[in-house]
Amino acid sequence: MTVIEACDVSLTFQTADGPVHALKDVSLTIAPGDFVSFIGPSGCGKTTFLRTIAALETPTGGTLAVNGMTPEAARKARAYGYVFQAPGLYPWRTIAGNISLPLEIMGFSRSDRAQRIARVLDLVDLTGFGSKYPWQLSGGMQQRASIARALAFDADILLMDEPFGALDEIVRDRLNEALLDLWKKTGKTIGFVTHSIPEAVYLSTRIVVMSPRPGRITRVIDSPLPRDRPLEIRDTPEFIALAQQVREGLREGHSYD
Ligand SMILES: Nc1ncnc2c1ncn2[C@@H]1O[C@H](COP(=O)(O)OP(=O)(O)OP(=O)(O)O)[C@@H](O)[C@H]1O
Repeated sequence: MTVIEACDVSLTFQTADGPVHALKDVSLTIAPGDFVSFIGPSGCGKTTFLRTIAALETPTGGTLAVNGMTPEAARKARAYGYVFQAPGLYPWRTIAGNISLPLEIMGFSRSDRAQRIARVLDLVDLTGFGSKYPWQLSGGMQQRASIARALAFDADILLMDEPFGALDEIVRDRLNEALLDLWKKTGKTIGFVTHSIPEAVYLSTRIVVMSPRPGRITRVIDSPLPRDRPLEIRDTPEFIALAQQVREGLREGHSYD
């Protein structure tokens, strides 16, 4: 059983300066409950790949299935929630109002919305903050609210495009722990874009290393770490060895040369 199956996915953008090969022959299978991180330098196609899974871009070659459907059909079936780099909350709506908006658009009843909002606020530890406005919350809390919004449909898949990139390291640590906790509680399949080696190693069951020009996968590393991961696991030899493998993978692709 696979949740996401990419087979030789390519995407070439035609630009005024000529074609840009954002993805070239990307093949990957993601199983239910996997936490898969995509890591690589700017321009290696991480965001583009996540966007093709979410049917926000259309591949120019290869095949891609999400829950056994085309990405478009999966989007219509509300197969996933998507978290963007910036929280993107509407300042004139409360936190509960922001989470409610997509549910309102989809025609969920008022009582169903209220139940869902309470459940997802609890999942991201923001119970009691529903009536606040985004500007009344810290950056980390706003990003948690945007995760809550993505969870409101209760889709089995969560796609996250570098959600914690703009946050300081202490807040990021806390959100990493909170995300692992949420993942363990819900059993969701998570696709996560990051630039950070420790973040990728700490969170993932599989780490996909990508390289640019053309954007492609250079290594897929299966993590031997247990699913229960206190932050201190980052000081263990197993963690450090895994980080080293990722770094080598990045170097192989000449990524940071
Ligand atoms: N709509 C577009 N039109 C033209 N080129 C694009 C478009 N979207 C992305 N690209 C190009 O495709 C390549 C891959 O971009 P992408 O944003 O997926 O990389 P990334 O690995 O996510 O980078 P970053 O880490 O900076 O977010 C880049 O060269 C980018 O300039």
